[in-house]
Amino acid sequence: MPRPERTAAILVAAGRGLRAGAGGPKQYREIGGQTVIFRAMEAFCRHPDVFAVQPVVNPDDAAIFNEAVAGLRHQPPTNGGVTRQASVHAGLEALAAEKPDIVLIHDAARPFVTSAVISRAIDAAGRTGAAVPAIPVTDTIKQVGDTGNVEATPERARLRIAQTPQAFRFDVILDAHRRAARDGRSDFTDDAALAEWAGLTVATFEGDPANMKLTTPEDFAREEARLAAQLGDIRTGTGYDVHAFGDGDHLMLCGVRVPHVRGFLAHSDGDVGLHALVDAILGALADGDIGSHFPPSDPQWKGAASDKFLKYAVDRVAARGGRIANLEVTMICERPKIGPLRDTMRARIAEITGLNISRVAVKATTSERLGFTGREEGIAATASATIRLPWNDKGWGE
Ligand SMILES: Nc1ccn([C@@H]2O[C@H](COP(=O)(O)OP(=O)(O)OP(=O)(O)O)[C@@H](O)[C@H]2O)c(=O)n1
Ligand SMILES: C[C@](O)(CO)[C@H](O)COP(=O)(O)O
Repeated sequence: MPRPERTAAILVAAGRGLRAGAGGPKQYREIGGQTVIFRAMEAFCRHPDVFAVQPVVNPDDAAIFNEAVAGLRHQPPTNGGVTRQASVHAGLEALAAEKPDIVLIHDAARPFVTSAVISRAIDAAGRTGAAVPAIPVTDTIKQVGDTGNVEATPERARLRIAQTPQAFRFDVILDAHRRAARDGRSDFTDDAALAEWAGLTVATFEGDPANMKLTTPEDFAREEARLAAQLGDIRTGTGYDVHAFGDGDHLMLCGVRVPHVRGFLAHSDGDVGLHALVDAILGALADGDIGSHFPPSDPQWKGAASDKFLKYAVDRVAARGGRIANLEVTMICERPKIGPLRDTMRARIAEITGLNISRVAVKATTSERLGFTGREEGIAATASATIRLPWNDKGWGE
């Protein structure tokens, strides 16, 4: 049942990530093969009850922001300020014209937020007007003075760690932020503290220990290792394809149009390199082969561009919660010479699959003028793919 109230989300991403060390603003670094901000934003963009996602960015980051979140639907990014509080305020002002009832304010540096936490945030804001996700403290917390000596030991049972998304009625938190700015207050480390200052009662709801903020280099190292361990089931597949030459003036090879004295005889564009890669990926998934997914008897694949097939195979890996570790293809032909085209082909495969080019290899060999490739009657290609799947992968419900 859709919720009657309109919920928007603000993703604050204008920080510099100084505590995370060298390597640029932390929200644009990769964790588990995806940028931190993409992971954080995707959860809100895909949530059925969130109608608008408002990113807040540093003006210096416009280009890397667009690249990092390509494919996600969001409001035009607005510029942040020098503090997190100022950035949130900018996001609220940018959203005002959309008139949301509820707003969720989330750190782009918390990439592991789940749909369940977002749903709890929306429920809590609907019920209470102001609420934060909280998790219990497991260590004893000390309050210390300037000397480092303990001043007090707060009662642990009453302490909580506050996370984001923090959830509010939109007009109330916008008003509180405006008042804080007017009063020259810029030191609130979260929106709940600002709301408390403004006289609001802030409730808590169940947070999620996994929804941690990436702050230090150690956070990145630990979470990278955790994600890698989750994807520890490593599979390999191989593929092979052949196409004969026919009339024509070019070949499609590894997604690149290569001028040639012959063309391919094929139902699709005949791209043996991409076809071998598709079979290698499907093989690693134990998921049939290219012919079972794209039957040559089906007229819709006549003349089809083979990048579609490769993208499809990549999506099958993602749908199983997996990642491709590397792809390798070997072209077997006398001509055209592949060496000069190698890096263009690698770049094209990387573009189609979304992989870093360092994970894509293109090789070539002749068959010493032996056999059908040696007689230049056609081209063959072999490929291999290594993929990482979650340990609990069960195939397609097998
Ligand atoms: N002026 C600022 C400061 C912070 N943030 C955002 O607020 C979130 C939480 O802040 P924090 O973890 O402190 O990020 P940084 O300020 O980038 O980190 P650091 O303090 O280490 O520089 C991050 O998503 C960050 O991008 C922001 O939008 N604008
Ligand atoms: C908002 C926050 O993530 C809640 O825990 C936190 O206060 C942000 O603090 P930071 O110093 O800006 O990282």
